[in-house]
Amino acid sequence: MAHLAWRLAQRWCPSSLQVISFPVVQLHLNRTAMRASQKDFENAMNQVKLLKKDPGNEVKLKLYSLYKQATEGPCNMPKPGVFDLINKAKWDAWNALGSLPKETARQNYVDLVSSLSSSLESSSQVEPGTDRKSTGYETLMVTSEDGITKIMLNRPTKKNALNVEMYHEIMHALKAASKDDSAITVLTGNGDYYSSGNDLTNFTDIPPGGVEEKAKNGAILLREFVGCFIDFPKPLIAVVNGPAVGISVTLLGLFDAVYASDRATFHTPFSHLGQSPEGCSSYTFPKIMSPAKATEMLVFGKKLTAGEACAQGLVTEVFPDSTFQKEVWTRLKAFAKLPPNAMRISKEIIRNREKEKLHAVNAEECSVLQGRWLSDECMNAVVNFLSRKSKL
Ligand SMILES: CCCCC/C=C/CC(=O)SCCNC(=O)CCNC(=O)[C@H](O)C(C)(C)COP(=O)(O)OP(=O)(O)OC[C@H]1O[C@@H](n2cnc3c(N)ncnc32)[C@H](O)[C@@H]1OP(=O)(O)O
Repeated sequence: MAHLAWRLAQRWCPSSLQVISFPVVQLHLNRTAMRASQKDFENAMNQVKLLKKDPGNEVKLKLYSLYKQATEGPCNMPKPGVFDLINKAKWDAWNALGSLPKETARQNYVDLVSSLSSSLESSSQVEPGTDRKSTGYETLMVTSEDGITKIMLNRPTKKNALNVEMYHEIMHALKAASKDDSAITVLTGNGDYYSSGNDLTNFTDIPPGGVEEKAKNGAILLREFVGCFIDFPKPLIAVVNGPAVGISVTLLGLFDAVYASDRATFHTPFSHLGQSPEGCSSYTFPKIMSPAKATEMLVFGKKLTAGEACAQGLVTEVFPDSTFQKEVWTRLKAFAKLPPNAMRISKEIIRNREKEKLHAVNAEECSVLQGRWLSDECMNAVVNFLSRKSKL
C-alpha cells in the first residue's frame, strides 16, 4: 500500500511529498474525543507540523488512521471506489484499525509522533554527517541513523547507574524505537562503564507509606521495565563498552546479540547486596550457561571477564577495546541494511514461544525482590555503600 501511495504521489502531485499531507492529520480535530491525554495529543499534533523531513507515505497513512480513530472512532466512511486510489489507501489504513479504542489510538499517535521526533529531528539543528539526536531525555542520548536507533545510557559520572528517571526514560525510548523506522536498536553506555546497575540511592527516597510502599513501587517499576525488554519486537543489541553490574548484566539474556569490549566485565553481586536475581536471569542464565555457571554468577557473585562471558554464551563476541567501536558499528550498520520485516519476523519466531514464560519469571523475580529490599541484609548493604564503607 505504501508503495502504491508513493507511486501515485510521484505521478499526480506537483510536490510529491504532499500526497498525504500533514494538515490532513491536523485539521479534523474532534474536541469531544479528547479526554485524559488531550494535552499530549495536541502537543503531538503540533510536533507533526514541526517535522522538517518527510516521514514517508506509510508513516503518514499510520498517522492519518490513528488520528481518525482517536477522534472519530472506527472507520465510518463509505469505501471509496476502486479507482480513487489515494482515498482508498487512507480508508484501508483507517479501516484496518478495526475497533481499536479511541484512547489507545490517541496514545499510539502520541508514541508514533514521539518516535518520529527522535528519528527525524529537525535537520537544521544537525551538522551534516552527524547523528540525529533526540531531545527531552535527561539520562539518555538517543540517536537514529543508518537504520539504527542507539539508546546510550548517559550518566557517565555515576557510571551509568540506573536511577528511577532512567528506568522510565529507557522504557520510553524502547517504546519509541519499537515503532520508529529503524531496523535494529542498540543499547550502550557513555563513558568508561556500560552501567553500574541499579542506582543505590533509589533506595533512599522513602515515600509517606514507608519502606513497604517503596519496595512495592520498586517491584511494579521493575516488572514493567523488564517487560519492555521481553516484548521488544526488533533485534535488540547490547554494545557493552565497559564494566557491567547488576541489572545491566541480567538483562543481557533478553538481548538478541551482545558485543563486548575486552575491557568489559560482568558482575551480579546479588548475595553481597542481600538481593536476588532479576531481569529474568534466574531463567535465562541457567539456559544460556548451565545451572552451575549461573549459580557462580547469580548466587556467589563471580565476576566474569568478557572472554569468560563469551565462552559461557552470555556475550556473542569480544573485540579489542582499541577497535571496539569501529568494528562493532561497521557490523551493525551492515545488519541494519537487511530487510527489517524479515528480521522482525525471525526474531518473533525465535523468541515468541518463550514470552509467556519470561513474563511469569519476571513477575516472580520482582515479587521475591520486593521482600529482599525489606531485609536487613539488603538495607545494610545499601547503607554501607552510601556511607562509603563498601564498594564492589
Ligand atoms: C526500580 C528498582 C529496580 C531495582 C533493580 C535491581 C537491580 C540490582 C542491581 O543492579 S545490583 C547492582 C547495584 N550496583 C552496585 O552495587 C554498584 C555500586 N557501585 C560501586 O561499587 C562502584 O561505584 C563501582 C565499582 C561501580 C565503580 O567504582 P569506582 O571507584 O570506579 O567509581 P566510584 O565508586 O567513585 O563511582 C563514581 C560515582 O558514581 C556513583 N555510583 C556508581 N555506581 C553507583 C550505583 N550503582 N548507585 C549509586 N551511585 C553509584 C558513586 O557513588 C560515585 O559518585 P560520587 O562521585 O558522587 O561519589
